[in-house]
Amino acid sequence: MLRVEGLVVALQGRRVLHGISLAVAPGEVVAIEGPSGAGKTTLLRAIAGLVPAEAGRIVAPETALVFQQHALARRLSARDNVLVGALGRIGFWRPALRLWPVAERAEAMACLARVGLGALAGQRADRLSGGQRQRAAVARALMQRAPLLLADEPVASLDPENAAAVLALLRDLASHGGRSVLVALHQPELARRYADRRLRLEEGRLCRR
Ligand SMILES: Nc1ncnc2c1ncn2[C@@H]1O[C@H](COP(=O)(O)OP(=O)(O)OP(=O)(O)O)[C@@H](O)[C@H]1O
Repeated sequence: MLRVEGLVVALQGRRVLHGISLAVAPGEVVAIEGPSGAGKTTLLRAIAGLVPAEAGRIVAPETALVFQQHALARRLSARDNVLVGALGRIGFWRPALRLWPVAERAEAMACLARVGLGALAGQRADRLSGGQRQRAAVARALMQRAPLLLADEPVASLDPENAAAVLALLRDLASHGGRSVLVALHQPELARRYADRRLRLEEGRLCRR
């Protein structure tokens, strides 16, 4: 369960979020819509602990982020990129020596299969298509085993078919994986189709729809 109460965030001395309150239950997909500059990215970053809050309270379980620019290591294979999601629990020295535990390797393959990339596990990230990269980023988030997934415009650069595939995947992770999903989306038709609830952010404030 994610709970945000009265969140205020300032960036370089200017308030960009003015008292945001929201909750996302396990199994639920909540979309945040709003014009460019409304504060969607800042809200997700604050929930992830990447931006400090000036006031308010955030109660969040362990969190995985799917970034706007999927942020994969270009020279690593899809599988190794997904394994990076496990670094938090297995530490850095074994991967540095390329000694990934067998169980983690198997889990990475399962995560890739879950996003439909099982056959491309050995492909370098910079040789994947945009849609495949975004799905690899979701697989890496899965590998983190976090109950909360935050996705910032995860389909902004994708064609309609790939966009639908990625959102269907996030939907499934909520419905069948019990995760809470909070996703910033520009396209209202996609939000209608894949989200349980839609919130609208304007100039750093949530508006009633
Ligand atoms: N690093 C920063 N320093 C100062 N101000 C910033 C910084 N990042 C963003 N802002 C400002 O904060 C406000 C919210 O930006 P944010 O990126 O959260 O909006 P957004 O809704 O995600 O926009 P978009 O849809 O274009 O991604 C904007 O006015 C922006 O100019």
